[in-house]
Amino acid sequence: QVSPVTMVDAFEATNGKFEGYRRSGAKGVCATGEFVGSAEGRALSTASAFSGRAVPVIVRFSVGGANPKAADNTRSQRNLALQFNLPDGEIWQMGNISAPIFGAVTPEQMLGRLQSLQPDPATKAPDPAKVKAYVDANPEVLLQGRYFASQPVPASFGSVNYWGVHAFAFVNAKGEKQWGKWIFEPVGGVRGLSDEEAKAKGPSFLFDDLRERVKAGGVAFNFNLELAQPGDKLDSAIVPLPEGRKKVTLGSLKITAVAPDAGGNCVAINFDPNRLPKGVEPSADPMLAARAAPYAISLSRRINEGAKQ
Ligand code: HEM
Repeated sequence: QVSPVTMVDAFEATNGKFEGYRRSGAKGVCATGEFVGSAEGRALSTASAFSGRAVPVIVRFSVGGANPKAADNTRSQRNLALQFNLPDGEIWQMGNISAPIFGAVTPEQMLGRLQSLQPDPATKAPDPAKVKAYVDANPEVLLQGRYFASQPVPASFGSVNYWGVHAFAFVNAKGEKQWGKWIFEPVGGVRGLSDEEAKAKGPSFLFDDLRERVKAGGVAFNFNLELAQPGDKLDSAIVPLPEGRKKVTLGSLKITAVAPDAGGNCVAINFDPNRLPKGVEPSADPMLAARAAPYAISLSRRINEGAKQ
């Protein structure tokens, strides 16, 4: 069991502490959207998100990491965090990433990796021997980085896939349970930049780009669910479902407006993926439950510091 305070302290010690910002996904922008569920969604789950009526969604796009000035023309993580404001005050939150897998299997492994990367006070850089020893003993922590290195720089926030990473169960009116892993896939298709194009964009192009695309009405995602079959691994954030699993579209999310600055409705939200609606249930993935407390701690620290976004 990792103490959530120890975890957030390790984020700060290793990734840097930027007062007022999220300890992860710091460089972000708030937006609004509208979700309309499909008949397939209704068949799988009683969640009111799939009723077919438009549901307002608070959206936050961000770049991975703790640095609010991180370059966004690099091969790194993009995030799509959502809060569905459902009827009767019910809320569904999630934080999806631009990789099918996470960088650790358990919170203990994540903490160990962060500690191995902590800068040595003397050199201000991680100790290469420590980093190597940890990776040798925990080779899974390299998988996500390899995935990002294999992908081009996303051409926009609206042209990359975002995975939920954990498995969730969808429960219908008959009480039938379908396990699956979800992906938000851009309706306009996935598009990456060549290395030259990425360089020419400069280190901060994604937010203005998003505003232009949303104004032109061009940013939308299909909320797709890959359906698990009996025997599929459902408790690991680093093992995707086997290739070729049937995929159904639960509905579509259209981005309708982008906030003029980084603040707005998103400031007080921590997009905790354990906050689920009736009709959707969590898996036993240890990384899922381990997100709740650190997100709350990060939220309270940044609010106390005078959060602007
Ligand atoms: C124990 C494991 C994890 C810890 C300790 C952790 C920690 C954090 C923290 C502290 C925040 C900022 C919360 C805030 O201030 O509002 C955050 C944001 C985020 N995390 Fe994690 N995280 C973990 C696992 C994951 C996993 C497995 C994913 C993959 C889906 C993920 C995706 C995200 C996303 C997308 C955001 C940004 C949300 C936003 O825009 O606010 N995290 N994480």
